[in-house]
Amino acid sequence: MENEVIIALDFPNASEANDFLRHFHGQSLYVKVGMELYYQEGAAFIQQLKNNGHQVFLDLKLHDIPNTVYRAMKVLAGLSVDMVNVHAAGGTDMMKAARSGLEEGTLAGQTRPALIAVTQLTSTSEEQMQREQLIKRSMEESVLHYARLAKKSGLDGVVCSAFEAASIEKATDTSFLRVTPGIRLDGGKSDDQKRIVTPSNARAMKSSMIVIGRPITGAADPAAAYQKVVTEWER
Ligand SMILES: O=c1ccn([C@@H]2O[C@H](COP(=O)(O)O)[C@@H](O)[C@H]2O)c(=O)[nH]1
Repeated sequence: MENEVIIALDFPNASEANDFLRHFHGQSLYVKVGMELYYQEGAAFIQQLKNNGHQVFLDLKLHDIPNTVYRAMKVLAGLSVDMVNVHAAGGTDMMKAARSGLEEGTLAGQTRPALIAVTQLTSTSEEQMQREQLIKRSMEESVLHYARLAKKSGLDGVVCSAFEAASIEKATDTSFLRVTPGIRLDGGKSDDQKRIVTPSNARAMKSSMIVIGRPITGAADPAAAYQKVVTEWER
């Protein structure tokens, strides 16, 4: 993977996303397309991003019965994106089905997209997890449990907060991805995120890739904000 800082393109349509991308003219980025933009623009926008040399994490967080996820992943594999994901809460049968679908749907001569599983959302606090999901364990135990299930199911990594990244690396291996959203520059607004970390702390805490949206997309100078994040991450 060339780029470890992933920019979340949380825009309502391609026009706004393209206005943002003009700040990075000529650069190959690693971008994340989520539900909002994908549901609005579909595969054509993914194709445009790939044609312009960007790496794409298609963040649709699939969570359904194994057969449905298998069939959906077969379709997503045909988009030749670099990474896709599911919710680990869907279970091991669902995660294995996701992987089979991706393998079968990957076009000849193309690399299978990396497949990762969301453990606990970075917008979830430990208190909320215990109260609403009735999980009477610590956040770290819950995330680690999901990471182990993902590894056992043949996935390439997980989405977690930086707080859990080191224990996941220890319980799996360095190549098992710890992709961490909830990234904020020092003193930045947390918005709806509950488990936030700066880029340099995420690196120290063993994240393998970071995902960051609003601190860059909402900045007066997005290219300068991105560069600040990359510099902190690489330090
Ligand atoms: O646990 C998760 C899983 C996914 N996300 C996504 O990452 C970005 C974060 O955006 P910010 O603006 O930097 O908060 C967003 O697209 C989420 O859907 C996450 O935050 N947490």
